[in-house]
Amino acid sequence: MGKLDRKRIVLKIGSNVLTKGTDHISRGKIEDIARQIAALNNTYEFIIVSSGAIAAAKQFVQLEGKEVTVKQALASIGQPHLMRIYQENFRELGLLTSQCLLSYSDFEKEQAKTNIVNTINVLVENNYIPIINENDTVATDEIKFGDNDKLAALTAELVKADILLIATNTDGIYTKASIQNNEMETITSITDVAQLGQEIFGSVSKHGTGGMATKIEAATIAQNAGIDTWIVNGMKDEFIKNSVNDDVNFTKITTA
Ligand SMILES: Nc1ncnc2c1ncn2[C@@H]1O[C@H](COP(=O)(O)OP(=O)(O)O)[C@@H](O)[C@H]1O
Ligand SMILES: N[C@@H](CCC(=O)OP(=O)(O)O)C(=O)O
Repeated sequence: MGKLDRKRIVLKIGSNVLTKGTDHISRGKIEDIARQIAALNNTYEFIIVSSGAIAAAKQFVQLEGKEVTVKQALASIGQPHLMRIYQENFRELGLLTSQCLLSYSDFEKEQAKTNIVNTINVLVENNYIPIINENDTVATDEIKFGDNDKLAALTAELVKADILLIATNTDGIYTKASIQNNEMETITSITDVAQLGQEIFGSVSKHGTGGMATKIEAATIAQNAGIDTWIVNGMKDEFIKNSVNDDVNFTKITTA
């Protein structure tokens, strides 16, 4: 397969996956992601949407208070550390990385959208992997409501991705009944995204903010743009490779 035929994956990685549920960014997880991207590089091109700035900061500093402004300051402290960890681990495998900080309001302005897509395309053409996070200094949407799920979906739409792959800490979306019975059963494939809303059970995990609701919202945006969303367990090693090869249980939200 030639480079031009590669499928484009927007890969969203949340703080839970990046910390493997602990209090610090897991270099092992970032290495795992880098290894998989290096292995799949001929068939897929990757654009990453990564949370983890606040989690990275907490390794180095404790700031008083729980207000949004404190979280914004933490994100500002942690973002360069997060990018350093990505850069160090990806470089080891010959992968080049770059940083893009975006906010929702950017997706409402035609000129900004054109600038984003042009920049990302030049980066990808030159073998740089864009690593996107919300610009938490100017916007508080993700810190308050969300995980970067919706930002990832808007990015996937803008860059005409083939797949929006959301890495989380469950084997995709389970049926509500199976969670209640404690025998988790993954919904493997579904088109009716509205029906998924009824399967939400409980709220969020340790570092999470949006829970399954924001993932379903993201999948709706992606579906309307003709993009499949895969919700995959990023806590497990080789989760990208295994989902591409259909070797693990995960949820595929398909377009009609
Ligand atoms: N039907 C469901 N199937 C799986 N997880 C669900 C479901 N409903 C709610 N959840 C919750 O959503 C969480 C994942 O979202 P979140 O905590 O925001 O993590 P992330 O940081 O990966 O975005 C799960 O750990 C679980 O607590
Ligand atoms: N921009 C913030 C996002 C925080 C967030 O809640 O996202 P997530 O870890 O996806 O639930 C950060 O990088 O820490």
